[in-house]
Parts: sequence; C-alpha cells; structure tokens
Amino acid sequence: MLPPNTPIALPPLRILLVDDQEATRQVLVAQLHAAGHAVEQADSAESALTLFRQHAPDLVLLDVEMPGHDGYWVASQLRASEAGGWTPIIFLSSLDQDHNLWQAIESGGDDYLVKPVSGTVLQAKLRAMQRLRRMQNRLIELSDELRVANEQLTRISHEDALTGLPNRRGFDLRLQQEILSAQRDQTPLTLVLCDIDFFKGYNDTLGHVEGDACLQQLGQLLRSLCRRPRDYPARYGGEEFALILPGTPRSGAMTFARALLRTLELKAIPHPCSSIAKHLTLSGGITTCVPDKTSSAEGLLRRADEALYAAKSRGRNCFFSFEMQMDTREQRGNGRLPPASLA
Ligand SMILES: Nc1nc2c(ncn2[C@@H]2O[C@H](COP(=O)(O)OP(=O)(O)OP(=O)(O)O)[C@@H](O)[C@H]2O)c(=O)[nH]1
Repeated sequence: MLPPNTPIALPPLRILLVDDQEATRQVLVAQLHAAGHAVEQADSAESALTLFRQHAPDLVLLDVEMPGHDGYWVASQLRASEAGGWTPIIFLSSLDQDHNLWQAIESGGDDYLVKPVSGTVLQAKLRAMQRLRRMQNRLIELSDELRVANEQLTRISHEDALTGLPNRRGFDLRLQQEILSAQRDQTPLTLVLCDIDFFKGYNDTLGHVEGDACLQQLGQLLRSLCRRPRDYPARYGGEEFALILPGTPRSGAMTFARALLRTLELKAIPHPCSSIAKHLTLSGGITTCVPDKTSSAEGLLRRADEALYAAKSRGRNCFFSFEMQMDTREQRGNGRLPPASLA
C-alpha cells in the first residue's frame, strides 16, 4: 500500500499545444517537458488541424484567441474529424467571462483554464487527464479482448467438435451465401448430402468410440477431397455429411462423387457388419442447379435428401442425381474409370 501522498505513476501524455504566442508556448512547453510529457506545437488553427491528424495526440491544450480561425472553431473541427473517438481538449485563455467558458465547452472542449495558469493547477489537470487516458486505454484493451473472444465464439459455434468440420449452423450460413452468389453470377451450384451405410451396425459392433474415430477419419477424407478453395465440406448431423460445391455442374458433381467412392474403396476402412461391402461405404444425394429467384436452401436440401433416399433404395454405396437421372454406378457403366482423386 502506498503512503497517502505518494503520486501514482501515470504514463506521460503526447500533447498538442496550440497558441499563436511563442512566449506563452515556451513557458508551457517548459512546464510540460518538466512533467515528462511530449509536446507538439501549433501556432495557428490550420497547423493545429494538420498536427492533430499527423500525431493523434492524447490531449490538446488550446488557446482561444488566434488570428484567423479561433480556438472554438479548432475544437469543433477536431470533434467533427474524430469519428467515434474523443481526444480531451483543455482551453487555455485569458478571457475569463462565463460565456467564454460556455462557448468553449459547447464547441467540444472538456475544461477551461484562465491564463496565466499556475503550474500546480496545470499539473493537477494533466494528472486527471492521464488517469482518464489510462482508463480509456484499458477500455480499448477490454473491447479488443471482447472482440477476439466473440470471434472465437462464432468460430466454435460454427464448428463440429468431433470432426473439426463446419457444423450445421456454419453449413446453413454458407449455403445461403453460395446460393446468392451463384444466382448473381449465374453459375451452377452443387449440393451433396451423404450418409454412411449401416453405421448403426458399425457402432453396435465396434462401439461408439470407434464410431467417433470413423466419423473423424471420414471428415478428414472429405476435407482432403475438397481441393477448390470454395468447396465446403460440413458435418450435417450424426453420420450425415454435406458438401457445397460452387461452380460445379452436374457432370462435375458426378465425377466428384465417383472420386469420393473410389477414395473410400482405396482407404478400405473395415466395416464388420455392412451387408454390401467389407469396407465403409457412403450413399449420397446430389442436386445441381443454376439458382434463380425461386431457389432456396430448403428446396436444395429437400432435393438432395430425396436423391440420397433414392441412392439408399438403389442398394447404397452410390450417389444419385435426379438431374442426371442416374447414379454413380450407371455412370461407371459408361466405360469411364473413376479417378482416384480430383487433383
Ligand atoms: N459414434 C457415433 N455414432 C453416431 C454419431 N451420430 C450418429 N451416430 C450413429 O449413426 C447411426 C445411424 O444409424 P441409422 O440412421 O439407423 O442408419 P444406418 O445404420 O447408417 O443405415 P443406413 O443409413 O440405412 O445405411 C446411429 O446408430 C447413430 O447412433 C456420432 O457422433 N458418433
């Protein structure tokens, strides 16, 4: 605990001193320097505005009577130039009428001292300003911390904790944005919904910990297949994943799905109780459109979900598209081999 009269150490101020009288400035500068403050000097209204812009001082000491524009004008200009900010202004004037003080405060000043100002009064006022400055800095720090915390919160709230992929919330937001963007550019937009086949059996046989690890592995695989910067894989919920593929036409979407199935085949994640393969497989629904004003996220999701249902009914381990009127196996039947990746 400090003894009662020990002055608290406060950070020095960067002060803009505005006065047309050089002799007055010299006296004040000596006092301010003695107290450890840094001073910029302006001898006119115009140079005050210029130095204020250049140096963004912590405090302005402002004379009232100057040739040309007076101190009141300077104060109102400074206030107008500070969007959302507030640099303290103390008027120093030999005018001692009440209406002078009133006008000074009305023009944007925070305090008014009548010249000649005693050294003690000036130092006391500056210490009060230093305290305010310290508080202001703390508020800026706190609001920065709050902004960072908010950003983290937004990121976390849009992320699936298990796979690290965007979650349903993040996905819904992105889908809205991509629909608007594709609508504006009149480019095709593909939405893919995929679902692990017989995942209940996987969980029931290997347990939920293994089930979770499998979902993580699939999340990584989907991420690695999304090579284009705006491709967006997400965990839609449970064992369902969704992919937004902007600028991807129907044929491209089919190629992507075939590559995905092929990669899964090569990875061969063992699935002990699938009735269609020894390894983990996916079924998927694809929908592709060039969105118009009637297109909606709900409409696209409904269509992709119906296509997913169709893929399940067609025996699983395939992706179906109503727009192509075929699934990935039928396309394979065209004689083209599926690529292992989409490099
Ligand atoms: N381990 C784990 N399992 C999950 C998670 N979310 C959903 N599941 C499981 O995923 C399984 C989904 O089962 P169903 O909806 O019956 O579908 P399915 O067994 O994959 O059958 P089909 O989709 O018809 O091929 C359920 O057993 C859920 O418990 C998760 O976060 N972790």
